[in-house]
Amino acid sequence: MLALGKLLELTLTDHEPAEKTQVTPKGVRLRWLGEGALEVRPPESEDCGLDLLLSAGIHGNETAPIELLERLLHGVANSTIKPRARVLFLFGNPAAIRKGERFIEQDINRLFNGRHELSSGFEALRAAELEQFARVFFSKPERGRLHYDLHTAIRGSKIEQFALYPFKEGRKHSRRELARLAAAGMEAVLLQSKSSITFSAFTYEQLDAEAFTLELGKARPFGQNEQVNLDKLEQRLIRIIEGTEPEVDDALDGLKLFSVAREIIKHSDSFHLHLPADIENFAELSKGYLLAEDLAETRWVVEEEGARIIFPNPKVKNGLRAGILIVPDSGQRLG
Ligand SMILES: O=C(O)CCC(=O)N[C@@H](CCC(=O)O)C(=O)O
Ligand SMILES: [Zn+2]
Repeated sequence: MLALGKLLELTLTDHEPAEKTQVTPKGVRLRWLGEGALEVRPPESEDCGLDLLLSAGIHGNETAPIELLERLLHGVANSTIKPRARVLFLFGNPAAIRKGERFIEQDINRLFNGRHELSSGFEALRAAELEQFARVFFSKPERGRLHYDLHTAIRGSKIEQFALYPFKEGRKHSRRELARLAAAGMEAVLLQSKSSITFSAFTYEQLDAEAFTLELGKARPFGQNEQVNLDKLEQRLIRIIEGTEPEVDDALDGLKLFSVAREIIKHSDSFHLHLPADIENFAELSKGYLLAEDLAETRWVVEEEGARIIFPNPKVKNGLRAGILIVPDSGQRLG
C-alpha cells in the first residue's frame, strides 16, 4: 500500500509524510495537502466529473466515521478501490482526535461560515484552514460537487442513521440527493430552514456543493464501533468514488423527512433543560411539555404536533444551540 494511504496514522502521530505525492500503478494520484488532508485524483481519461469531499473527525471522539474514511483510503492506496471521482479526505480536528475528545477549546462545527474570524485559538485557525481546503477543492467549474461530513452522536437515537441537509435562501433541497442518501442507508433527513455555522452549511451555502452532515450512530472510542453498522454507506461511497453508482431515481424508499420547528438556544448559565439524561434523539414530546427554562423567565413549551427532540445538550456554551425541536415534513418543497 502507498504510504499516503496511512493518512490517519500520519495524523494521529502528527507526522508530515516524506513524500507528499504518490501515484498508484493505475495512475491514481494521492497528494498530501496538510495535516489530515489528502486529495485523490483519478487519471484524466477515467475522471467521471464528480468532486467528492469526505470529512470526519470534526469532533475528535467520533471515531466510527474516521475508521470508515481510513478503510476507503486504504482501498484507494492499495488499488482495490479504483477512483473515477476526485476525492478530498479531511480529518477535521486532529488535535481533538489525538485526545479522543469532541474538541479542545471550542466546538469547531460552530466556527464555519465566517465565525472563525470572530474567534481565536486552535479550532478557529483549523476551521479557516478547512474552509480553504474545501474552497480550493471545489473551485473547478462544471463538475458535480458533493460533501458528506460524517459524525456520530453523543446519545443513542430512535432513528440510528440520519442526515441534516443545510439551507440556502432560494435553493431547493434535492429529491435526487435524498434518494441517494436513502440508498446509502440513511433512515431520515432533517431539512434545515436557516443558514448555519457548520462545515456542511459552509460548503452548501458558499461553495455550491450538495452537502450533508451524516449522523451514523453513537460516538465511541477507536476499535469499539462494532455496533455502528456502516456497510450500506460504505458500499454506496465506494460506488460513488468508482463512478459505478446505479442511476439514482427519485424513490425515497421510506425515508422519513423532518423540518426544524425551533432551535433551543442556551442564553445563560441559568438555562435548564427538563429532559432525562438518557433521552434518545428523536424522542417524541407531547404538546404542552415544558422543555426548557432560562433567565428572564424564558420558557420553552412544546406547541407543535408530532414534535421530537434531537441533540439535547445543556452543556453547550451560552449563545449556542442546546437542542433542536423538529416536526415531520411532507417533502412538498423538494426540488
Ligand atoms: O449528539 C449531539 O448532540 C451532537 C452530534 C453532532 O455533533 N451533530 C452535529 C450536527 C451538525 C449539523 O447541525 O449539521 C453538530 O452538532 O455539530
Ligand atoms: Zn459530531
